[in-house]
Amino acid sequence: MPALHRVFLVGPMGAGKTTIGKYLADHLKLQFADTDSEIESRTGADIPWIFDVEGEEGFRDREQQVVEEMTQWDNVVLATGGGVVLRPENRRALGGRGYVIYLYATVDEQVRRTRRDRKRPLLQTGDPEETLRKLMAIRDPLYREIADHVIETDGCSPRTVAQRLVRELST
Ligand SMILES: Nc1ncnc2c1ncn2[C@@H]1O[C@H](COP(=O)(O)OP(=O)(O)OP(=O)(O)O)[C@@H](O)[C@H]1O
Ligand SMILES: O=C(O)C1=C[C@@H](O)[C@@H](O)[C@H](O)C1
Ligand SMILES: [Mg+2]
Repeated sequence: MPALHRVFLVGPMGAGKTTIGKYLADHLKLQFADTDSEIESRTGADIPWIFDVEGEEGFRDREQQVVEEMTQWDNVVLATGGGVVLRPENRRALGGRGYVIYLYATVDEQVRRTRRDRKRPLLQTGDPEETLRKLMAIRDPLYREIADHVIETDGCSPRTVAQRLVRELST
């Protein structure tokens, strides 16, 4: 098993980075942290507000700042935002400083898992399925570029994915 004291979870919206990350941190006896929550607590506002007021680029600037810092934290499972791989600076920080796990989900499954939620600004206009498909076309190769391990999550509960991950990482 690789020395897992810094685990970074990447993948699209609805992959389960936040949900699975908490279970995985418990299993590995590490702290759990999340770039999206850190951005919200530092800004004192939620993500839809940041997108409204500062635009996506404003959000990406904030994201880059927290990624630069949080990828240097130790003993942590770090869940990231779905768009974290867009900036090369973030890909370098994630790929170079820890063990990167790509949580993969099909677009159909991403649609099902994000349907009821209003907290993802990119899915609040237009057709969410089409948006998620376009985002995956651009981002899937970027997730894979930095991933040390890829796990498929369709058809498995978050708890089961975390258990499978622990098993797969220890073989
Ligand atoms: N393996 C799974 N099976 C079923 N539902 C899941 C699974 N993983 C996550 N979910 C559900 O999908 C929703 C989105 O999960 P979560 O917020 O963890 O995704 P995320 O990858 O952190 O997305 P974001 O990039 O938007 O932060 C939640 O309601 C969660 O309970
Ligand atoms: O996929 C994305 O670009 C995003 C995913 C979320 O985690 C948040 O970081 C935000 O809603 C943007
Ligand atoms: Mg999340």
